[in-house]
Amino acid sequence: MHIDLATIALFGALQALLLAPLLLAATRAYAGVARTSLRIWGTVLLLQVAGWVLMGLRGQVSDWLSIVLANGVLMVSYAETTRALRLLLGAPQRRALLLAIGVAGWLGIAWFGVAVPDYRVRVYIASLALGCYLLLLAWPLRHALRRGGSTAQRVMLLVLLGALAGWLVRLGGLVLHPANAAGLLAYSPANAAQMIYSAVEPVLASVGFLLMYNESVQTELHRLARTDPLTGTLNRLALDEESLRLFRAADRPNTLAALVIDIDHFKRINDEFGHATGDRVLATLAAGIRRQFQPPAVLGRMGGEEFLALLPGTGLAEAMALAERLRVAVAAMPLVPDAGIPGVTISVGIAAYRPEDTDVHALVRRADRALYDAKRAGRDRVVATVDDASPALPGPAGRPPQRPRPAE
Ligand SMILES: Nc1nc2c(ncn2[C@@H]2O[C@H](COP(=O)(O)OP(=O)(O)OP(=O)(O)O)[C@@H](O)[C@H]2O)c(=O)[nH]1
Repeated sequence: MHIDLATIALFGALQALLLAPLLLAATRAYAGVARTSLRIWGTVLLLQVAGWVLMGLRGQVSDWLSIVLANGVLMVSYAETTRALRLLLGAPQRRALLLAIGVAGWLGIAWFGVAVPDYRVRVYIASLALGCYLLLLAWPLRHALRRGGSTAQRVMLLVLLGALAGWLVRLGGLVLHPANAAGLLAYSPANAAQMIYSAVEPVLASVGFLLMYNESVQTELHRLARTDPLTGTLNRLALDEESLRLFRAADRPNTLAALVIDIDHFKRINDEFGHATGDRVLATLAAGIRRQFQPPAVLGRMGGEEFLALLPGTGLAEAMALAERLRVAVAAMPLVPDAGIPGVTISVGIAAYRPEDTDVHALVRRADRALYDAKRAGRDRVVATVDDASPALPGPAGRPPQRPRPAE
């Protein structure tokens, strides 16, 4: 059977041409990183159409068009493919590096295309550039797969491995049979294998890409549905879910501590500086508090200017030390200097898990009562609900230590 490679190349180009407008039209639906990557992918398909058509016209148009321009366009498409996928994988884009690889590859191909024509060297240079792009994709993909990965990422990995195998076959064919170096469109089993894969690759890679794209949109929607937009902490819904999860895992003392954190006299800030400035103070403060609670700790907004932090694997003493550090850090935090905010303080109520706690609400209620005590005792302090046997709690500088509230 004789396979006409130029016809296959044009078939691949036609598929990409049909897919590109569909993907570009779909970019209107979403915002953010997913939209950017989808736009890049649609554009990449169009670039590949242009590149492959120009290559397919080899011998009918000048080498400047069918080699220099075609490879330039394809290099840009490979760099942009890498960028789009890195975006979806949450990796830095590395545009300068991607560009540098593309330019270096293209200059080499152009030189061995028109100045010192040598098809084999051109294939080696293109392979090197593609290898670099594949590495730049494999790296973040490997990280994602190590963290568990997803079906979409595995599909994309298979597509990339297919592309790599195609290139290796072609490269191997050239090394083993240098006499076949008559060009990509000249028939040889290796060229045919690579060309067939290249023709179906736009569809395969786009399916893989769309699966990853869909996953990234779902992840983003899930994140948004669980995040309080003003403070960036968990919202009430997510906080309830996480509290239940952590409470189920707590089975003995020192396995869970709850901190209810409340800004002191926040109403005054709103009254004096306006609600919008109050929002800025709340957001800045929340960012500072978030820094103190890294996973597996959980931080969420209970409502208004009140936050709940749950610390798994933490006992009362450790939780109090952490809360005290937080209190001191907040008091020293520059908030919204341009609005002349004098700085704020927080009060923190703490409770630690007890086996007799029937649910997480019992634990949080005790922390909330401790917060009430902290407010009554003058604010700007950390108070815990503990057994009478527990040590006295530290108070803020210049104030006497707080007596713990007895357990109910
Ligand atoms: N700017 C802003 N203010 C909020 C938000 N949510 C709640 N507040 C305000 O937070 C204030 C809470 O007031 P209070 O419950 O009296 O508490 P406080 O003034 O902080 O006093 P203490 O807690 O007793 O120290 C009210 O003025 C609410 O309007 C918000 O999202 N943005």
